[in-house]
Amino acid sequence: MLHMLQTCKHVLSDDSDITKLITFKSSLNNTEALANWDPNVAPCNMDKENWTGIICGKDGSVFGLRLENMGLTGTIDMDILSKLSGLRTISFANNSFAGLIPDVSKISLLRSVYLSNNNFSGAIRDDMFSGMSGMRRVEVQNNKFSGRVPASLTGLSILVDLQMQDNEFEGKIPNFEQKDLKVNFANNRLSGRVPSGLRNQDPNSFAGNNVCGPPVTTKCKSSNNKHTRKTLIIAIIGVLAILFIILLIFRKRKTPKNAYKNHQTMKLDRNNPYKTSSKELKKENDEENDAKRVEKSGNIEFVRSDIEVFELQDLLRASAEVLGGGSFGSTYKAVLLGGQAAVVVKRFREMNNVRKEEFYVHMTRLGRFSHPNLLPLVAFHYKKDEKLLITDFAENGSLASHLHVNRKPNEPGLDWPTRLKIIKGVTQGLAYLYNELPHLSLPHGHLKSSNVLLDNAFNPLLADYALSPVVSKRHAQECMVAYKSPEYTYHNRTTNKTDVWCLGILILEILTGKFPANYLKQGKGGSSDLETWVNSVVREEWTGEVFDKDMKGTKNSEGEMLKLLKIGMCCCEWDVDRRWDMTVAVRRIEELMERGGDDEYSSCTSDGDAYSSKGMTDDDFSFSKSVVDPKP
Ligand SMILES: Nc1ncnc2c1ncn2[C@@H]1O[C@H](COP(=O)(O)OP(=O)(O)OP(=O)(O)O)[C@@H](O)[C@H]1O
Repeated sequence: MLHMLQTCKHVLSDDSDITKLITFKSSLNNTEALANWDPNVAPCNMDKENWTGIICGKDGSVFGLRLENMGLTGTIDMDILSKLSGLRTISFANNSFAGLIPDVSKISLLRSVYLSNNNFSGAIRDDMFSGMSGMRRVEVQNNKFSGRVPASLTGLSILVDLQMQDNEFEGKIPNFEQKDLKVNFANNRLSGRVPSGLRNQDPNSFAGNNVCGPPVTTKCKSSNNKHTRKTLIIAIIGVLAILFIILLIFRKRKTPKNAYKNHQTMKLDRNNPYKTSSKELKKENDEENDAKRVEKSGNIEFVRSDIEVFELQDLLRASAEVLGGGSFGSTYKAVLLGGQAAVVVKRFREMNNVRKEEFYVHMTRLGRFSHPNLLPLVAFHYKKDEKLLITDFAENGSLASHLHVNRKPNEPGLDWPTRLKIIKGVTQGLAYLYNELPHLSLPHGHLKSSNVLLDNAFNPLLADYALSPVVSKRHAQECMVAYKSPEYTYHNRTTNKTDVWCLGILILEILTGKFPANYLKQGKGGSSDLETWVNSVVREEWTGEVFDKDMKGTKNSEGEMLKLLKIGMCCCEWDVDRRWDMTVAVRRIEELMERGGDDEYSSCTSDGDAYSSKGMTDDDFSFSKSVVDPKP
């Protein structure tokens, strides 16, 4: 008893983290989710968390607060938090906090701040982030912040992530020169030229503002240019006036006939400068306009030049076959009357309010992609409430149909070499997307077997990729496969490893021939019945039972199949921190051989180099170790 009292006295001592946290909690409202903040239990047992929302450092100090999705209101007492000496990361995202931004400058060693999706308002002090040299991530999106973008953000030399979209920030964007920084300023009231340090950012990150200059396609009306043009016009008029005077002098010496001729010449001279100048201006305009690459035909915009253009009317007249009605809308195969190759038209109704210009930019960018494992975009059509994407037709339909639908009793299923070729091609296509779209957290976002199409030689072609910037958030959450991942289901986050999870499920589907049934359900998925089943079979050491009976292998191929199975399971790792990133997954799959190899394959983390997570640091909140594996 005495010992217990001593212990309690110790943990309740004034300078302990416990007292500070309990005091901090008392300034919050609706704290039901924090019911286990018990003053008699230490928040951290070394790096193990005992209290909800606490992230513990290796030394048992409180490293982070992650109080997200808890319906919290009240005051965020930064004075008391500043006394937690180990605190480096705070998240109050997805709550109902209101009023001014908490004064984060009180914790100068902070590395990340997440305040998104609350009701914070008012301006953020210009010097709020001054001297916070360890700051890497600032997320304040979807609040009601107003005033200028604080200039002190530009001085954070290792800042990599700045999310300020969906607020009421106004004025010019200050210049950011950090090398690896990704920003999002969309849907504010910002104006003026996008500063030069941000010209390589995604143009969508500036949508919904009144900004101009690269990377957005709106050209800035330069007052300088206007001035130069004015001067040029005055100069031309001056020259013409002089010419006119000279002509008058000549006229006196020449016959009336000649005079008439000269008058005609002068008329031409007079017209030409203006004609040339307006033509040049138009050309300049066109060149700077990204959409110029898009060849117009009716109101279908072609992104490829190797195809005979057609119009919307031609599509309406074409013989059409419904291929299916996916989650976005219907998909048709159309054979045009001119005898051209068949195309596929997919109707999208659930796009976000993406503006025409942004839609053009995104589609034009996708249209420039060229990889043997990507289904090429041919053209698109934009209407406010409906968009069409037109692609090539894939001769052999989808992988899903070969695995689950087209399987007649006497028809052989896809053999092992074909399945391996397909999965290798899929990962190559994904690697290309990751390379081309480094600013997207979901370069694919909707990877599943019906979006893996097969050409006449059974080479895979990825379809429905990179749609997340244009699809409505609500619809994406309901239907896109990335949003069935454990990290989204339990932590409302997708990361650039979420496509790896989808790849893992696809691998298990290819090897087992079983359909991941949770994809059929609307809403959140979280677990895959397929992944759970594979895990249980493997645990019981019935691994041989896992493989699709219709998958004919070559001699000695079972060892490689097993390796792929383990790769699939590693990709399905729930803990994002421990899950491979795309580069590692691609490399492991590339190493697989069609026939059996010798090397033994052990576990996801056996090979330090190949298996370590890229760029993970303790402060990387999105991959925080506080993400407890919720798997039963
Ligand atoms: N370019 C194409 N060539 C051949 N078949 C295609 C093509 N595009 C889609 N399909 C097939 O048409 C069917 C309907 O496709 P659709 O994309 O509408 O739905 P889905 O892939 O099942 O679902 P989602 O809309 O979620 O992607 C699917 O079986 C798909 O594999």
